[in-house]
Amino acid sequence: MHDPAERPLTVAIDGPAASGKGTLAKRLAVVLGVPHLDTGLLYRAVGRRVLDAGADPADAAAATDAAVALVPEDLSRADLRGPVADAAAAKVASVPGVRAALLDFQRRFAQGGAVLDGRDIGTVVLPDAPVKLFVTAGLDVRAQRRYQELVSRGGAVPDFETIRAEMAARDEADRTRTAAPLRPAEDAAILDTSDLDADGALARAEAIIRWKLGV
Ligand SMILES: Nc1ncnc2c1ncn2[C@@H]1O[C@H](COP(=O)(O)OP(=O)(O)OP(=O)(O)O)[C@@H](O)[C@H]1O
Ligand SMILES: Nc1ccn([C@@H]2O[C@H](COP(=O)(O)O)[C@@H](O)[C@H]2O)c(=O)n1
Repeated sequence: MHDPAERPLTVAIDGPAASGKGTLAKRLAVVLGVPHLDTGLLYRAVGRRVLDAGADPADAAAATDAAVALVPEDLSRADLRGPVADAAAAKVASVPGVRAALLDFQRRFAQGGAVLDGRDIGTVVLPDAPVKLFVTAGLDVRAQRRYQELVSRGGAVPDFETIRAEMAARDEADRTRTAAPLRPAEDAAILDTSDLDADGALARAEAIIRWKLGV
């Protein structure tokens, strides 16, 4: 669909938790022949660093220090998923110093073309990206996906209602924070995956990209 040797393509993907943006971003990156960055991992790793230091992820100074000290190896930690990491990530993400510390890395990653997914990619990180997608789905659908994901991983799984409530709370915090709140960029295409499987979402995204690029 796109020849990366001709022109590196940058795709900005945002959306709420478990909307399928990460799955889509990973697959689109393969199709487009560009690298993928799951920017949520950055916030998760910062949250973990703060917890390791015995501090509160809502403590702006501790969170900013952790973001400044972040190293690539932090992104490979095995404990970046799950309810504790979810909550810590959302707390550090509301700290402006944390967001500022992570901005350069994300922009440099995207320089030669890339797919980035997160909450503020189209609005703040890559406002000039030629393709912006806002991936969404109903809360029940998203909570059900996350529940199934946790069950298939094995181990202790919170009940569906707990997952749904925690997801709703995290979405609300992400939408209402002052620093880079979750919202679609004005020029983003909205992709609702409630009734689409991963293949359907990829096909719809490819169609949007063709239309945006006029190819
Ligand atoms: N279109 C889809 N239909 C059904 N399930 C999907 C779809 N896309 C992704 N999934 C599944 O839903 C779960 C959440 O998807 P994914 O991790 O891509 O979401 P996300 O938006 O990146 O979430 P988060 O922001 O919490 O990391 C995964 O188990 C994934 O396999
Ligand atoms: N660009 C981003 C990406 C993530 N966040 C915050 O991190 C939390 C975890 O993100 P996941 O995508 O891994 O679920 C998320 O709830 C946000 O608080 C962000 O602010 N900006």
